[in-house]
Amino acid sequence: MEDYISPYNKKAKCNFPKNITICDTTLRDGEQTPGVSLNENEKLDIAILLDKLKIPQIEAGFPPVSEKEKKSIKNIVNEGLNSKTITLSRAKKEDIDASLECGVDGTIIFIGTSKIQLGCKKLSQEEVIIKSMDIIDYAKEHGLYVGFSAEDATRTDLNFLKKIYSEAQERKVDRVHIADTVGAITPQGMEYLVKELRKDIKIDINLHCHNDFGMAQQNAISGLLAGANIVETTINGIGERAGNTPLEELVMSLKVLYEIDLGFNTELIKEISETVEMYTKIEIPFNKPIVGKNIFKHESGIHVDGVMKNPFTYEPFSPKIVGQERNLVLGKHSGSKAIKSKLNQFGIKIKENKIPEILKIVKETSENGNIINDNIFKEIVEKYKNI
Ligand SMILES: CC(=O)SCCNC(=O)CCNC(=O)[C@H](O)C(C)(C)COP(=O)(O)OP(=O)(O)OC[C@H]1O[C@@H](n2cnc3c(N)ncnc32)[C@H](O)[C@@H]1OP(=O)(O)O
Ligand SMILES: O=C(O)CCC(=O)C(=O)O
Repeated sequence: MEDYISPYNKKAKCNFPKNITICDTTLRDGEQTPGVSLNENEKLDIAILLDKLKIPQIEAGFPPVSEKEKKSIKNIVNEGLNSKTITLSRAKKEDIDASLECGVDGTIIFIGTSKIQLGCKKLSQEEVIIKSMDIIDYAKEHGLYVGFSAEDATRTDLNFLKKIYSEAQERKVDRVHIADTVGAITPQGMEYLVKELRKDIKIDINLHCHNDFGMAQQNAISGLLAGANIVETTINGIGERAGNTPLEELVMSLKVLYEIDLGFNTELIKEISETVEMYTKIEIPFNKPIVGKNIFKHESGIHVDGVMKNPFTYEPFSPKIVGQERNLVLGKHSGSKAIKSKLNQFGIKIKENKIPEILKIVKETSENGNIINDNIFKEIVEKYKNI
């Protein structure tokens, strides 16, 4: 792997924690994408694929949403997956009861802690502490794995944040969440915040990063380097507004760029990405890192020539690793090697001196706004076959 990535990565000191893990929230925050509503079967299919991928924790849903939501969560629990199942809960006993009814392993209790959230909910800092600690105790007494999420943590007063997380730690929560609810922190801000919190917080720290400024993945990596050890992700990065840290981008950046292999079956990534695309009807952008249709597609002649000689000239890792395939296409930017390769692919014999003419037609066809698929290419070369 290391020949294909920059040697300078290793020169930079990267002290990741040893126990990094992923909790995938495609079925909860991902489903909160406006317009998305996954049915029971769809949720189960996605959960099964996440399990096959070996994702350790699946946030299966938010039980108070509806009876159908509860049923979907129960179905996932009943499937007996290896992945642990968790839910989201408000600081309300009825939400904990709903999670218990679903039979999940754990729940994340969230409550707004920033000034803007407190003002909107008309709660003081003390009231928020009392309310959340009561519910944490209740959930723990009932045997749940419990996470405590300070919603809007990244815009919350640091002393208050330390106080509420410390209280939660004393109540024996299993982890605290730094929720960057509106994607308002920078990677440097995240580093500072995690380091500050690590002075007091010794349990797992989970990062829930939103992508409003395209920083979700960087913020997650920065938080891990500063001492957090769990990241919440979604397939294709779906979720509220600009979405969450994309599972595929984080896992592959850790695996390829930082050489931290979390042991996932990454060759299933493309399949799960397409499944989520199909069920949510949220189309994957063609240039979406890792899973986009263009990620291993090459048209430019110099690139096609290079890739045919050695794929790593223009690819940082092999498409197979994520279940993708390499695709060489023809167009305005093609060169003669691409034409020859296509002719070889179809077993068509053409005289060498005709290649420049064919290339010229390919370029003109593309410049006239046409996609050159295999059939159009075969039509173009037809008349040269017997010359
Ligand atoms: C940052 C996040 O992603 S948080 C998760 C967001 N996800 C969702 O909202 C999931 C979909 N939501 C729903 O189906 C509905 O909103 C429900 C079923 C959860 C609640 O519906 P309703 O009871 O009708 O309440 P509604 O949505 O109108 O308002 C939210 C209520 O929850 C309260 N609330 C919000 N967060 C919390 C919390 N962490 N703990 C306790 N109460 C909370 C609000 O103050 C408000 O209460 P109010 O009615 O006393 O003013
Ligand atoms: O931290 C979490 O897992 C829940 C909070 C959340 O979804 C958010 O603040 O965006």
